[in-house]
Amino acid sequence: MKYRRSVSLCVGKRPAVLNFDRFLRLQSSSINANQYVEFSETRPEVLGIPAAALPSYREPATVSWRGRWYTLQTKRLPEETGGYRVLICPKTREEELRRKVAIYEKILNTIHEGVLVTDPGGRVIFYNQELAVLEGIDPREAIGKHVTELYRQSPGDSEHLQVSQTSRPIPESFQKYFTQNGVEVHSVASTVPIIENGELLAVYSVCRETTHMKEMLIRTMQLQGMDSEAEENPKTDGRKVPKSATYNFAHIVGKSKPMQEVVRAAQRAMLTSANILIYGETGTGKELLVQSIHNGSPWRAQPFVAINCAAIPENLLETMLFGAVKGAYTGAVPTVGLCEYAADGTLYLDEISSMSIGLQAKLLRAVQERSFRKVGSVTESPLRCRIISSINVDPLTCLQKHLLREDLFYRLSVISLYLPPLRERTGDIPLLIEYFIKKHSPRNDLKKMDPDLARLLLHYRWSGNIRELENTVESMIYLTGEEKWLTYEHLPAYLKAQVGKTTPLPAASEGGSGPRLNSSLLSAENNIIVEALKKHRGNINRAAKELGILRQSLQYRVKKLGIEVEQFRK
Ligand SMILES: Nc1ncnc2c1ncn2[C@@H]1O[C@H](COP(=O)(O)OP(=O)(O)OP(=O)(O)O)[C@@H](O)[C@H]1O
Repeated sequence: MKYRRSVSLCVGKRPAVLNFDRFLRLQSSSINANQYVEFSETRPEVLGIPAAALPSYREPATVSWRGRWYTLQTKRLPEETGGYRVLICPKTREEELRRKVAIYEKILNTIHEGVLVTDPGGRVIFYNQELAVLEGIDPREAIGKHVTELYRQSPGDSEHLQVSQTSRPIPESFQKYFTQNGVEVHSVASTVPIIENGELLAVYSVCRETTHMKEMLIRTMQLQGMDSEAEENPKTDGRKVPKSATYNFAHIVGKSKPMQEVVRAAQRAMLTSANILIYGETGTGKELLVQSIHNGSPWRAQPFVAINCAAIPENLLETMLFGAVKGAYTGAVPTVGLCEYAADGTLYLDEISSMSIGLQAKLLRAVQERSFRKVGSVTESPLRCRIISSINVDPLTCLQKHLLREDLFYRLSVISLYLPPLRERTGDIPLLIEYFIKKHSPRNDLKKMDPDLARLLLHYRWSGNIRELENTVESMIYLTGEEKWLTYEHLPAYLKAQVGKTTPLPAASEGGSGPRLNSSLLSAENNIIVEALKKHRGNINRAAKELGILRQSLQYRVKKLGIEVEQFRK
């Protein structure tokens, strides 16, 4: 069939493609046989281009249209006829398939999952770049090999061969295996058959590497005082008892009413096996309380396992919590989860609201059913531990912002405890300071805190709560060196500014309510400092020198007494 019509060719970077595309859009269906379109050089107004430019488009071009590929070639017609002919040649099926395969291969080679395709007999027909990086094998070397040869495994261990035989997919299974080059690989893979008209064409698997996740898991568990692989750590009952809780109620300092109340409630809760939810801002002593509950409970000899849900990536957290079963590849090992380690003891889930909603659903199921499923397993394991969880965002906000599933919240908070922030129990601050000074002072050199400073610290808003207070005391002790007294000078720099800003100065705030000796001393101090400042016209350095104290110390006292230095500079 021959088309004789003028089509406009445009001069541009890809003229042939643009032209052909425009032409093809006029067609109602794909073009199945070679055909051509001619146009006349004598009608440049139709062409819309300088005809003299046309010969340069004789190079064949390949274009696609409606899922098919065509070659386009421009040919000059004899002089007397004038004009040009564009030949349109559909590519053969084979050529088309080759192109399609090249495209799919390109895509599969750029994704971040390893892809392996085998024929029904188990020979590798595709092996992508990601897998090559993961396993250290050149794809050219892998293609054509049998999976058992590639992975040094027996036929019974190969998921690809299993799927070939059963035609049933194996979803998400954990694997640890060795490549022919001896590279150890940990991954999660799904293996799927490709069936057309009842005939098995191929089997493919898509895998994600978990080697580093596995290392993290092992390291984290080692930090907890246990190893992740029961096989490698035989104990009579197949589980190693992890590091135990070290604190008990005797370690909790605090005589304030709210603190006494929470301790009393916790001591009642410790005798039950009910799940407990603790709410408290960061550093308020949640873990200390949880450990005390565990150590006071009838299950104190059993494991105590704690995990911070915010610190662990989601897919790793699931494995850490529930464990994983042996994969079907050679050498695959089971991973024991924290739920199993904590059996008969306490599992502490810190910052539970950071857990993904998906994983919360699995945890809810475990708590409700009192059983859980290891990753990749189809069987249930019993959940035999008490769960104590904590949040540092208030429960209402957690629920409103959907950080915590409501149904899980109710399951976990059979008993709920609230640890008030330090600003709501300032009465505990002097006790805590004393406690931390004792805890961190060098042996035979018990430090003391300047009472004025202690009073200033009472009014500071401790956003890091007790942890911040403890760190402050510890760092001050370090800075005192040989000195006995912890003073304003030893405060961390960020606190010096803050304490001055947020604290009502004792001289102003306490007025005459303090002991008389104290107020007389303050007024004497005030007079001496004012005199020195007057003499040196508000120059802090010189005044401090005259008084025989450090500049920072004078600044602190000036601030404490509310002295306006500027007035002396005029
Ligand atoms: N009442 C207390 N008496 C003595 N020390 C305390 C008290 N509360 C907390 N601490 C100490 O303060 C530090 C922080 O406590 P802890 O880790 O229990 O807080 P947390 O609320 O669990 O913190 P986070 O929210 O960051 O997990 C610890 O060193 C702990 O020993």
